[in-house]
Amino acid sequence: MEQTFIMIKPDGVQRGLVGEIINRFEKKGFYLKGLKMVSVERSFAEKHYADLSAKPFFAGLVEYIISGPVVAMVWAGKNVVVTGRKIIGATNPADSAPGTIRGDLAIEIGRNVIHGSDSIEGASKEIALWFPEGVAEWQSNLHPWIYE
Ligand SMILES: Nc1ncnc2c1ncn2[C@@H]1O[C@H](COP(=O)(O)OP(=O)(O)OP(=O)(O)O)[C@@H](O)[C@H]1O
Repeated sequence: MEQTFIMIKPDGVQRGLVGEIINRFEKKGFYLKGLKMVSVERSFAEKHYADLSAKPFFAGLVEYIISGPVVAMVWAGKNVVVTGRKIIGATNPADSAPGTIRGDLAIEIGRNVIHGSDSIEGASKEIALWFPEGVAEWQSNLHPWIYE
């Protein structure tokens, strides 16, 4: 089953949004396969955001991600990468639709609460980076009530 990497950023943790965010993915029908709270080193944050290293906001982004603990998760389900991005909303909360996490819970692009992988390939790279120990293999007993 398709998997994605979701991270609640330090602002989401500090603001007490962890339960609210997990609830949205759980209620949708996705399965939680990995979960941990971590404070990442600068070099790790730079690796995670390596694709953005040439951007003018890169240094600020790295400072933001290492400013406190984050909640790293792996979620599984049909189309979870694309649907996860829809649940999260547009990168800039000013453009995120109401009903999305960023649309409902954030104001500024540099404090946008959550990260989600942007492709299946990106997800597998990020899952390998964040969960080298692997994730839990399980399937909910509710599976036949969620999938035809
Ligand atoms: N112009 C900007 N100014 C400040 N921070 C920015 C800007 N653009 C992006 N960011 C930060 O960098 C992160 C990664 O940017 P990217 O373009 O990959 O967006 P995204 O894929 O929606 O976000 P994420 O990778 O966090 O899910 C954004 O979530 C945001 O926190």
